[in-house]
Amino acid sequence: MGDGLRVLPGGEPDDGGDPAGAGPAEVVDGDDRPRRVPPGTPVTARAPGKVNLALRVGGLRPDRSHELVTVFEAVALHEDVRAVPCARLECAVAGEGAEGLPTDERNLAVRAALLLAERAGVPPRVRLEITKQVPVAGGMAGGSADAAAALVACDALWGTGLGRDDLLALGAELGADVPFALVGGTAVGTGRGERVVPALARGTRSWVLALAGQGLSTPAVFGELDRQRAAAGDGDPAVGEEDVRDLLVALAAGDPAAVGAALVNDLEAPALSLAPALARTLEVGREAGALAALVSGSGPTTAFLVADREQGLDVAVALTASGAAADVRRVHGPAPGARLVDVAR
Ligand SMILES: C[C@@](CO)(OP(=O)(O)O)[C@H](O)COP(=O)(O)OP(=O)(O)OC[C@H]1O[C@@H](n2ccc(N)nc2=O)[C@H](O)[C@@H]1O
Ligand SMILES: Nc1ncnc2c1ncn2[C@@H]1O[C@H](COP(=O)(O)OP(=O)(O)O)[C@@H](O)[C@H]1O
Repeated sequence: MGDGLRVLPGGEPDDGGDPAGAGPAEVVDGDDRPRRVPPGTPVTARAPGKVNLALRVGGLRPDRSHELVTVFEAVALHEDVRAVPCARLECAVAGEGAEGLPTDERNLAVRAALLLAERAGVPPRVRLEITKQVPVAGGMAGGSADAAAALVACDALWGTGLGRDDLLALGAELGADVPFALVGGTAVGTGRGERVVPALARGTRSWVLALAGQGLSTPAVFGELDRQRAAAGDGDPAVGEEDVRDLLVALAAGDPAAVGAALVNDLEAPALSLAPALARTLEVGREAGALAALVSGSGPTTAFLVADREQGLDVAVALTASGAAADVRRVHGPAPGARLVDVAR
């Protein structure tokens, strides 16, 4: 966690919310004492990026997305969205990959604010200031984290009185990964990935993330999986929670080696097909001693599970020195879902 920052408990599941227009958000000040922030006060919400510890992809659904079962882990690489009163809707983006990002309705945080305003029946008056740490189009759901943080921040700013379940439903409309960015932790996702249930996971895990120079398109990676399956003559597999059972057992036991052995990603082969250099990145990290390695979601970020700080340093140095990664981050998981934070200014 960064300097001068306090975590505020706005993100507890199912807080119910107050009646519309009467809902000060509860936050904690620098002495960890609860404090109520009335609507109209500038607020900052923070949401995590994620790694899929398991991602099993089934067939196409009528809505053209894929049925899947996944185990998400939120990691401490986060997005901050500050919501400031404004006469209209404005958006500014800074940080990792900010240059290429739209600040109009194509931005997921803007879409989240517009959707929340429409459903809550309030005018969409806010300036959203996004600070990114999660790589854009990296398979770590940074855009989804921005959407989740915008929902939480605007909900507090406008005092909409919507409850946690309402925000989760809005999140599912915005994208398959948005509900998980609200929930955080370690959780099982089913359906399109939008139905999220927390998993029993003991301990914390250390990750080295290898960032790629360029992003990968999520629809293109799913499309390549379909192409590969069709070429192999494979039908679409049925997927269910039994496909991630070994991983859930390992997480419940808090056994890093068993967790490493159970990591799996059906999007890894199509991601490697579209970005072949990632095969070497995985190899370099494995050779440097990582317990396990996989492509994060649709890629191209690769994630290396490491036993401790020393192993993490070895893997990070090997990835950087070999040129197999454009950049590296060392993070831990699980991290909390979208919540208000008090940034000292
Ligand atoms: C693959 C995953 C793994 O967690 O995330 P990323 O690795 O990209 O972050 C997710 O399934 C992505 O979630 P998200 O990026 O929110 O997806 P959406 O915005 O809802 O959909 C973007 C596109 O991804 C494809 N898609 C997404 C979810 C799903 N269950 N099946 C799909 O086929 C569709 O082509 C869809 O048009
Ligand atoms: N706030 C945002 N942050 C990142 N990407 C965004 C955002 N809003 C819209 N997008 C678009 O969504 C696409 C992928 O989003 P992102 O969540 O970064 O990657 P991924 O889906 O691989 O996890 C990007 O190509 C980008 O143009």
